[in-house]
Amino acid sequence: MHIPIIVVLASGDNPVWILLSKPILAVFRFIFGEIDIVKYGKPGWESKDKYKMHEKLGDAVVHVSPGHNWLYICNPAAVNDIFKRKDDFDRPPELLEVLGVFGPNLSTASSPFTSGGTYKLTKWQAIGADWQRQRKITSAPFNDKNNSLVWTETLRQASEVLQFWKTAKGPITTTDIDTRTLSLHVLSGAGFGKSYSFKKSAEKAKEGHMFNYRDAISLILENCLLILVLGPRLLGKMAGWSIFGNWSRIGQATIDFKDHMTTMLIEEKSAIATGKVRSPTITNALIRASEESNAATGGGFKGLTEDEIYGNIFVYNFAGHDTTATTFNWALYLLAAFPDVQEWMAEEINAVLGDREAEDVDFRDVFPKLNRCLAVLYETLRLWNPLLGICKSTFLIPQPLTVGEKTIVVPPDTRIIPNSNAIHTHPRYWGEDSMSWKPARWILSSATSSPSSQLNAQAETFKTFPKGSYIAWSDGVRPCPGKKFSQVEFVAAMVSLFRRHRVEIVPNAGESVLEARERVKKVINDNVIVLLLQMREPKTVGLKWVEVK
Ligand code: HEM
Repeated sequence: MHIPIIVVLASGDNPVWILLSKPILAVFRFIFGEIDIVKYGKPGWESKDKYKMHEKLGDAVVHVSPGHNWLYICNPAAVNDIFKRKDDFDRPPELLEVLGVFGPNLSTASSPFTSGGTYKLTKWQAIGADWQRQRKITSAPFNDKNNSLVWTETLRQASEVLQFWKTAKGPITTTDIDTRTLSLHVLSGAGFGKSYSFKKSAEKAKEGHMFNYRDAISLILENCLLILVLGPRLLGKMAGWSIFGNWSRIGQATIDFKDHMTTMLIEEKSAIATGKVRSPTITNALIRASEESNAATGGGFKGLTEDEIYGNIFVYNFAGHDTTATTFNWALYLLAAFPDVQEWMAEEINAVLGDREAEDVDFRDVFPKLNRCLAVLYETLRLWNPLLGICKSTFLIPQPLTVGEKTIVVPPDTRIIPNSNAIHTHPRYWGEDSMSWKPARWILSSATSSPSSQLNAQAETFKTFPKGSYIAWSDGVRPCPGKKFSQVEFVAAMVSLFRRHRVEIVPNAGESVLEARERVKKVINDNVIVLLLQMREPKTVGLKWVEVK
């Protein structure tokens, strides 16, 4: 390829390496210091390194390992090209194959394994139709009807969380847990028609179940790694056997979750048969779209099988929960550390809502005007993205790729990483302050305002950057289907939380307010990979919510 090479000890997707890398790298570090093998071998190095590797070596750098070679790209035009050429570059199916635990789904759709072929022998392009069918049906639920539900459900949930925080005795150190509950409840309510109250954390399960829907999916998502490794079938067999301890509970959760999904399916099918219109949740719309596709084809199967419906319900929960929850967590800590940004955002919320309550407005009317709230989300994800990177592959065929002035030929079976951590922070695309968290960079204003004048939210628009330079939700042919869902959820939460309240850091004993802010910035920058990237020690920060008079 004639590009810079860095040699690493193992392929980043090797599970044995993921387990053993820490002690092995500690030995190498002890003997050789922070050499490349150590620096770039550590899982999650991308989030620390940001654009440094590319600044030193160029826009295309390859990590060579005894397993796969990983080609890192930090060039918007090249990244855009990769996203557009789905037939040439797509996600390696084996990477997310484990997500098929509850049934085939969008993320495993085009896997040659699931269609009975052998990856090495199968021509990739021939199998894309499976993904296209699932994408068409599973994206149907993501429309304004559902977004409206996301808006109202988030307002309700956020106001309950706020009430809980306001009445907390002492500093709040549970923001990470509470934002997880918030995100889970919005997903359960707007996504799957199961509405819960933040206040009443314990709600009984229906007869015959140990867990209600929320508690079952919550336990499953918390123990995802175990379920992905052992599979729900094996864990299900442990249910009811107390000798298996917590594994027995997790097994029961997988059984109950499947039961809840079956009930949803039966209820929606019966509603369709009797002509009833039900709430526009993801599940209902998914089942409807599937039934309609089948009916429309008059023979050829174009819908989803029952297993695919279960598989997709699981994968949408999996993909939509932690991503949003961890983003909320970073954003709230950042806002606490930057009170001026809270004021700036609240100014917009008040200007857009005026005398109206958020619950009384049509989300389609206000959401497009809440650019500053959206900017807080974009800017948070620019610097702290729960997903380390997006992985594509060339599969069997070498592919030409133009990176800057140069066209390289990427060999078969190469992992290709549009390096979001680097592209999102390179000063070439974001300016000299690229490493600073400044939501205002996303706003274009045509107003000639003076400090005393009222904010004219109409005069502000959302700035777009060149294609390929901002890829938090991926892009091109295979972007995140939950992009708008997460945006509406985030903006609604900001409206509910910051309309009349502000968040503050509770300083430690003897600490000044400014010192406390600096401490929190360090906590925000100290991250670790669990399932996704998240703060290592969020509980060391105490927050408090105060009403604005
Ligand atoms: C801040 C929130 C979110 C971020 C940053 C995010 C980001 C992403 C990214 C980067 C991908 C592409 C991954 C890849 O190609 O390897 C993706 C895929 C996906 N996302 Fe999201 N996402 C978010 C929220 C959501 C939500 C709320 C949902 C569902 C309600 C969702 C559902 C999905 C699904 C199903 C996929 C897989 C698509 C496929 O395989 O074709 N995401 N997301």
